[in-house]
Parts: sequence; structure tokens; C-alpha cells
Amino acid sequence: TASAEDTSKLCNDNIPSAEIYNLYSFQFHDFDLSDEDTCRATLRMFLQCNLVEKFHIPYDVLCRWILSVKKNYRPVKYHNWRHALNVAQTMFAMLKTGKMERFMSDLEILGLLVACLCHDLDHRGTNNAFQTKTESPLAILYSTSTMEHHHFDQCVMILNSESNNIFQALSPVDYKDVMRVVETAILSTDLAMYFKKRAKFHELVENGEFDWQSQEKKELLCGMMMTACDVSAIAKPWEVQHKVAKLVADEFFDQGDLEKLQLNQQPIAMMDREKKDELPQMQVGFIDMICLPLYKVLSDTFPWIQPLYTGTMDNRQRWQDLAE
Ligand SMILES: C=CCCOc1ncc(C(=C)O)cc1-c1nc2c(CC)[n+](C3CN(CC)C3)[nH]c2c(=O)[nH]1
Ligand SMILES: [Zn+2]
Repeated sequence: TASAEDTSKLCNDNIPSAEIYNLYSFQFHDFDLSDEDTCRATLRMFLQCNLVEKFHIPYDVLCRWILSVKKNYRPVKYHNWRHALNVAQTMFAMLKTGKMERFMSDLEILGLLVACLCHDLDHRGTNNAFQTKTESPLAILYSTSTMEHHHFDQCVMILNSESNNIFQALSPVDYKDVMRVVETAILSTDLAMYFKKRAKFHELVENGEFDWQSQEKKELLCGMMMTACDVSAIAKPWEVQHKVAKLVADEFFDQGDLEKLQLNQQPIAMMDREKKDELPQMQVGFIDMICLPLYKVLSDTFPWIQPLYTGTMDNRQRWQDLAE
């Protein structure tokens, strides 16, 4: 976990405002943030939601926990700490600027932020299919949603580490509830889960669901929000999206190389660097199959998150132009 030196340094830092870090914006990016800034920006999000007061989180424990989470991300090209920060910031913007916090309890807000920051912990830059194909220890441990179970496992491990338990002051009931929010949210970032659940979500929206307060409906909504945050780089201004897409592609291509060398298998097109000129068309497919339907149905019910829909539409046009 985090060193005492790093923890005390972050603990004594003054934390710039949310506006300075542009945390309320759906156009946020981390490109010009130092590593220390990413930790301060994370602290700022907790402070803006009053989570330290509401859940009596000792400030030094929160600092140590943030640094421990950051330390447990690997330096892979895309699924690293910066991706986790970006996902958490989109959740923050959806709750605040997108006005979705009014449907959430304080405990759910705490759980969702923690889930976003932890949702890809210890990612190796390879997907579930790769774990299964290589019969990795993780695939033997968890046969479905392999990586997502591992990410949650890592989240629990950090919380159970000395002086890292940001939930230490919660009552046993609240502790159980927040861990359930975190587990469900992290497991819902498996796109296979998104495909399984989105029909039910569309049905609720079509039937004019508005209170979202039953356990089942709330878990469904939180799951959709997690996917919306996880792919939110697709909605960023073109320069940001284009740079991120390169990071994603590079990580995919590294897996493709492993599949060729280690498994002597032909990777899927998305992971085959010999087919990189098909990338724009694949992006249009990804946008049409996953991103637009999700941002459309979410902004139908929560109109203030529409920038995610319009940003994705703008990028679709850019990818389409590159595809021709
Ligand atoms: C096209 C490949 C390289 C760039 O790709 C990207 N760049 C950026 C983002 C983003 C969220 O900004 C997202 C992508 C991106 N992500 C994709 C994912 C989720 C990991 N899938 C799954 C696997 N497929 C079924 C086989 C559905 N296809 C994707 C795709 O085509 N592009
Ligand atoms: Zn992710």
C-alpha cells in the first residue's frame, strides 16, 4: 500500500478547487495533470460530495487509500490509473452537472465513486477472453466476468489493508450496503453484463419509470451509469478521443501480438495491428452498438447528461469521415 511519506505529503497538500481541475465538465481530460494532481483531483471529488464529513472518513486514511488504489494499477497503455480517474470524474459530472445525484443516497454516491476508482484494479491490458484462452489463474478462479471479479477482489484487499479502510466508521448495515453497491457496480463494467441488462433498462425507461428507488431498479441504473462512465472517452472532444483511441488500440494490438506469439492464434480484427486501417470503421461500429444506444436512453430520462450523447455523435462523424 501507499508509503507513509507519500501519504503525509498528500495529506498536507492544499487541494485546488473543482473548477481549477474542470471536474464538473464532460470535456475533462487528464493529459496535463501530474500524478500528484490526479490524487488531489480525486480528493477534491470526495470533498465536493461531503463524503468525508458524512461518513467520518479519517482524512489520512482517505489519502492513503487513494494512493494505494493508484499504486495497484499497472502501467499498461490504457487500463491504468488515469483511466480510473477519468471514469470517476465522469461519474462525478453525471451526479453533479448531470443532476443524477438526486436519485442517489449518500451511500450510493460513495459506493459509485469508489467503484469507478477501483473498477479496473490490477488490469493486465488483456481482456476476459484472453484469460480464458490462456487458462490464466484468474480464469480458473473466476470463470465468468473474470477480470471484473479480480478488480473487486483487489478493491476489497486494499480496504482490508492497514489504515486503508475508508469505510471503517460505517455501521455494519451501511458497510454491507456500500460493499454491495461497489461489487454490483464493478461487476457491471463487464460489457457482457451491459448487453444482458440493457433490454430490461430500456423497458423501464419506455414504461416511463421515474423513481428508480427499488433495489433492483437502482442496481440496474447504477450498472448503466458505470458503463456510461467506462466508455465516456468516446464522448470527449475529438483531440482527446483520438489520443485515447490510440492508447486503447495500442493495448488491443499488444494483446493481439500475444495471441499470435503465445497462442499461435489469429486475433480478432480489433486486436490485429495488421488491420489498423479498419479502426475508424470499427469505432463507428462500437459507437453504434454500445455507446449511442446507452447515451440516448440515459439522456431520455436524465436530459442533463446529453453532452455525452452529442459528444459521441460528433466523434461518430469524425470516425465516419476517416473510414471513407
Ligand atoms: C477500434 C479499436 C481501437 C480503438 O478502440 C477504442 N478506442 C477508444 C474507445 C473509447 C472508449 O474511447 C473505445 C474503443 C473501442 N472499444 C471497444 C470495445 C470495448 C472494449 N469493444 C468490444 C469488443 N467488441 C466486440 C468484439 C465490442 N469494441 C471496441 C471498439 O471497437 N473500440
Ligand atoms: Zn474501465
